[in-house]
Amino acid sequence: MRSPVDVDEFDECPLSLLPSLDPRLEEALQKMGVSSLFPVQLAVWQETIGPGGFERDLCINSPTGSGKTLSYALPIVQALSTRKIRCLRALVVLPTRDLALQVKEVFAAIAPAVGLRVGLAVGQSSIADEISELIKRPYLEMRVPSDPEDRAFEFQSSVDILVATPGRLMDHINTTKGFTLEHLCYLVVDETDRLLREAYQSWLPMVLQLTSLNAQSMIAYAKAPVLSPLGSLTTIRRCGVERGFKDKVFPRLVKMIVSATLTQDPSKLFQLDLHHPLFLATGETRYKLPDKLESYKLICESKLKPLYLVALLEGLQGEKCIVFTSSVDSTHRLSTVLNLFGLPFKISEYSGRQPQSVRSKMLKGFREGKIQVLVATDAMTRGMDVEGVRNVVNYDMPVYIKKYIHRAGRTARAGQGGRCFTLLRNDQVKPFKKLLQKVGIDTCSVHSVSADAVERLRPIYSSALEKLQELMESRAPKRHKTGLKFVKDRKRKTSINSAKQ
Ligand SMILES: Nc1ncnc2c1ncn2[C@@H]1O[C@H](COP(=O)(O)OP(=O)(O)OP(=O)(O)O)[C@@H](O)[C@H]1O
Repeated sequence: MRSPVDVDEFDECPLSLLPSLDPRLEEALQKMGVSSLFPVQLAVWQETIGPGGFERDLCINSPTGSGKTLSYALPIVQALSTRKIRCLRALVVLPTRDLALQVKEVFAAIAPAVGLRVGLAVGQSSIADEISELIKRPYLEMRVPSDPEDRAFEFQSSVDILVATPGRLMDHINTTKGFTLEHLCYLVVDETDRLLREAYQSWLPMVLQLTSLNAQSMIAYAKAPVLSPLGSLTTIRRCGVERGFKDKVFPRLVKMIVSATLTQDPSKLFQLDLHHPLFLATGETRYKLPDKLESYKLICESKLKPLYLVALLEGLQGEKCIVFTSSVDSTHRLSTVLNLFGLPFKISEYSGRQPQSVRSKMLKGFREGKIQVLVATDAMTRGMDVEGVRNVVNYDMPVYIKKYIHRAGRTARAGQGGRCFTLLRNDQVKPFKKLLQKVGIDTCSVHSVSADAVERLRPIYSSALEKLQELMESRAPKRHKTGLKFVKDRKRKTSINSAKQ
């Protein structure tokens, strides 16, 4: 950990020059539009494929949009490409459903080329549907009674690689018959710092326990030749005695932990029980912004923020843009108000309070370019990859640099350019300067909108606020109109006042 591999020292590498790449994977990558590997992908490839590959656990810390997903997906798929029997060998855990869906797409674009199947456990469909996708019962399918001598074959995994959120993963561990992590070889914890912060029913200790040496696996080892004609279906983890492996289970569960803001705090990393971890980082500073990201500040009075935002959006002329706010409520209010301005592009909201189906619809519309401006909570912050996002706006200044990095990182991805605008009050200018210094930025340009544009918008804003008031009244539940009128009026006033802010 003290001497990290500097990803900056790697260049892009054309696929044709990549050592040991399976030609089937090369073809699949070409179909995805990938003709060369990005630096972080090459750095990880060198540590994982070839002699000594996967000997150490990897901690991958490189900027947003630098291609970390493929950096772990490609070596895992290549390493599993020679497997003979299907069982669950790789598990990728992500904090949110949309992120898991996105990562599954990356695996699904390359894994089938070498005969591997990828599953998803995120609670998008019913648990029964998910189980039928993940587990098969060969005896049931062949309509023959199961052989009691052959219990190992009663249930079989339908997938080699599983992409999961912690909640659904725990559901399967606790309740799904035949779901086992016994054969797991690779564990990826993406957005590690976020996942470690939230324990989610102790999923991590559970996964580590289920993949470590235990008495049961020793018994299974002793009995293996009798249990099944294909003894290889039982993965036996033994205790290593070689130097560096003492007291470690072998074959070892290889771990890859990944984030643009990976923690280096040993007390946090300790939970992962990493084996000789190797840190791959970019540059000298702890965190880094994408090279082609431009940061701007927009200084305005608090009560004029919506006007400045509208003037800014008008100036961006419908370029794809995400506007981040600090809460679900302000996301809803802001997108409602923006829509009342009658701007010539489509504005929608995205927040954790919306049902998954609505969120997915918004995301799809935004990806397809049917929605140009997405007002979002931090549910959209981490990892989300939407092509063509040229601008990010921080409607509320992020307090922590990690948040700034992940929000700004929705643009300037994959070597493209992008801009991040932050609306600030005068008293926020200094704290914002200090914030950016943490990522090595000393000066941040001011972006100004014309005073005329703001003046022109004032009357429209007043009528938008009136319409907002009417809207809220019409949406208020009827019983409020009679009994709780006083409380309702007070609440409404507070709410409209917050919209003004
Ligand atoms: N080798 C490559 N060639 C071309 N495009 C690539 C390559 N690798 C990744 N990409 C594209 O780059 C974009 C960013 O990749 P990815 O989502 O993996 O970034 P990330 O580093 O995980 O970002 P974040 O930290 O925000 O999660 C994606 O659209 C992906 O398709």
